[in-house]
Amino acid sequence: MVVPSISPVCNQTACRAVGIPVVDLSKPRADMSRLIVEACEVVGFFKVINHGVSKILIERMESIALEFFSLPSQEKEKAGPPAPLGYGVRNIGFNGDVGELEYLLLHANPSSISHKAKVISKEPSFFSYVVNEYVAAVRHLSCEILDMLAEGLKLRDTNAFSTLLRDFESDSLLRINHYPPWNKNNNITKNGNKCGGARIGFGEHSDPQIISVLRSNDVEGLQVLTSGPGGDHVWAPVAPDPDAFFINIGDLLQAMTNGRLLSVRHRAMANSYKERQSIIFFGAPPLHSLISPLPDTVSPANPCKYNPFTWSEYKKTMYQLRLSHNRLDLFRADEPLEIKALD
Ligand SMILES: C=C1C[C@]23C[C@@]1(O)CC[C@H]2[C@@]12CC[C@H](O)[C@@](C)(C(=O)O1)[C@H]2[C@@H]3C(=O)O
Ligand SMILES: O=C(O)CCC(=O)C(=O)O
Ligand SMILES: [Fe+2]
Repeated sequence: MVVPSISPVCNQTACRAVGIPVVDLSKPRADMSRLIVEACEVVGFFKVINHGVSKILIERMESIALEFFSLPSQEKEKAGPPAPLGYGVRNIGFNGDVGELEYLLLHANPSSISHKAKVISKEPSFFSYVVNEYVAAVRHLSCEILDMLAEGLKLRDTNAFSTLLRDFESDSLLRINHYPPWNKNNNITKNGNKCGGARIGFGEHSDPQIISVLRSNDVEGLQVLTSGPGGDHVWAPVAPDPDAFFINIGDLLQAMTNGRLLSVRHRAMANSYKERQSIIFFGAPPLHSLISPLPDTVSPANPCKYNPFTWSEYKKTMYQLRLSHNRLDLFRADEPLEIKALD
């Protein structure tokens, strides 16, 4: 079931089409568990098809997001500045990162969504109904995947990860990114090659949470960092598929599995002539949750790689850092946390 998806080849040395694992959620559970573990160990990223999330719901979510971005700036700004939640243009985080995009960052909790809907939408009931339904569907999908992952890893508690996302106090987020089309007056090539340029939409980073579930329109842009045959790192463009979800492992899951699963570095380019829209659910634990490698993942041969930390402590650290920072390294058991890394 892991089949290579061939993406258009990038015209850059460090950018090469590679096979992205595909997991078909209509297949037998044991097979899926095995494939999910393999994908998360090797790439930290995979695509799911036959996911069961309603097409109508996805289309509604897509269109209310597009509608939001088509509003005049002063209307969008009613969502508040991204501090960290709200509406942002170009600026990402608090430490000088910029990208060619605008975005809306929401807490995934239903009451927070309903509250935001009242200030940013002319039809707040419909807005909160759709967004809450969408969040419920992708949270459920995330939990299913996390349970299969725990089964594949042979953990004693197969709900160890999903419990954190199902918790009433889960700190999960929903992010909607809108990348404007490449300005035709600034053509990079005449042959229509859309990968020739390097307009960064959302710079290189790993996602800090447990799991991320991304869905985009049919416009390319997402790239994941993979290891090439010689151990070199190459950016692999991910062919867009509006009917699928793309899953990536976050830093917390890398820590909880003692480094066995990979929190993949990724980025989004904004080189297309068409506008790109992506919607990402970031599944996170409650703020007070203590994160540390699960006992099942630690052994004398594989000693504990990370010091325990709460999600709240991790967030505090990450907000002091640039987007591209490898923040999980600060919590490695073999290296004391050094504030110089915050430079
Ligand atoms: C520069 C930053 C933006 C970010 C917080 C951070 O300080 C470092 C992590 C960034 C990131 C990446 C994944 C998600 O898009 C995000 C919402 C998250 O949780 O971590 C963003 C943060 C953000 O945009 O606020
Ligand atoms: O918009 C995309 O395709 C990726 C964005 C992303 O990685 C993020 O928002 O964390
Ligand atoms: Fe990301």
